[in-house]
Amino acid sequence: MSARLGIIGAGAWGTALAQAAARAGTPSTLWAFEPEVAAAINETHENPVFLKGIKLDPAIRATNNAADLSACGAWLVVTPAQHMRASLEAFRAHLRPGTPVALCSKGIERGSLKLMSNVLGETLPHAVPAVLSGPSFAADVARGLPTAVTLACTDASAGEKLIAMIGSASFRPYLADDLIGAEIGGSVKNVLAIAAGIVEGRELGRSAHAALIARGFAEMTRLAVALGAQRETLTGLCGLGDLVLTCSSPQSRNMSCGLALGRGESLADIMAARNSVTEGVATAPAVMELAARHHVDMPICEAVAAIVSGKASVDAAINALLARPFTSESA
Ligand SMILES: NC(=O)C1=CN([C@@H]2O[C@H](COP(=O)(O)OP(=O)(O)OC[C@H]3O[C@@H](n4cnc5c(N)ncnc54)[C@H](O)[C@@H]3O)[C@@H](O)[C@H]2O)C=CC1
Ligand SMILES: O=C(CO)COP(=O)(O)O
Repeated sequence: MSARLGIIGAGAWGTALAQAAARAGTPSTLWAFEPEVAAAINETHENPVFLKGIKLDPAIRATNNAADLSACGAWLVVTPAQHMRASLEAFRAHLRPGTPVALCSKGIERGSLKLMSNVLGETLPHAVPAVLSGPSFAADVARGLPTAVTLACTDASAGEKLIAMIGSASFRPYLADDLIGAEIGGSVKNVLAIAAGIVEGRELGRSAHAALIARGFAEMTRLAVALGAQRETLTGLCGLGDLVLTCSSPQSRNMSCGLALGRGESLADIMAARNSVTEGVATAPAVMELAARHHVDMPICEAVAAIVSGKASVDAAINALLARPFTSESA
């Protein structure tokens, strides 16, 4: 296996993961969607569009040519969830069968309601699938601040290879085997982070914030278990860990989107002002369709889906949540 890592997607997270790999002694080929981003990384060793102000290791080689990843021993895929299918299709001809491919994006495909591992199975069926997820802001990882994540792979030796390529003292992947749990944790926490931002923006208080995390965690776990995940996965880094991080810091794009919604800004204005992805906006309606299909009650996610789809105002959604009948905590 080549010791070079291929990374698809040079946004903030793909770039930070390239930096984590360099810290682990692994050179990488980082594919950027925008040719000018690839050129800037090679010329200045910085990603001025998506990860400004962080000096990158010269072992990171950027490209805009998908064929350059054919020689890599493993791939990380880090494109936004709604572009995952088209991106993977563009790389189909360049994958060597048996290559470990770790999905690092957090979201559910709209329309099909597929998880990223389903999309990978349909587009690159000869890959060995893995999921990397957990509490990890790109800027923290790129700077080398201590971070721990879940690396889920049912092929333990492929999982260990991936961990050896990216793990270091400061970036610590923990091996797991539950891809569905890791994916639902990462996808649903983005939706809940929008709700947490709304709570903050509307100044509903720390008690409401804590209640939201606990009841949101119950929703996340119910959906994951209904889809076949192990309950314990959700108590780990990729579930509760990421939920706590993302609901607690405006450094999260999802939480900051909720904050602005809570303060009265329109979603259109919030989205127009950013070039980075806010996965929870597209994932919220997909989560609700998936929950309905599996008869899972997810009232907080439903409120977020109604707000981002323009079906309810922030105040109407909050009032509807607070008017729900009292129920058992374990329901
Ligand atoms: N930024 C972070 O701290 C973390 C992000 N993630 C996940 O990583 C994924 C990527 O997020 P970021 O790197 O933050 O992105 P970003 O917000 O920094 O950049 C946007 C990305 O979208 C790409 N893009 C835009 N249009 C595209 C198209 N038509 N086809 C393919 N790619 C296109 C851009 O090239 C760029 O890579 C998301 O699913 C996110 O949830 C996961 C953990 C941490
Ligand atoms: O997934 C993340 C941290 O684990 C990043 O969250 P945001 O996409 O909300 O910024």
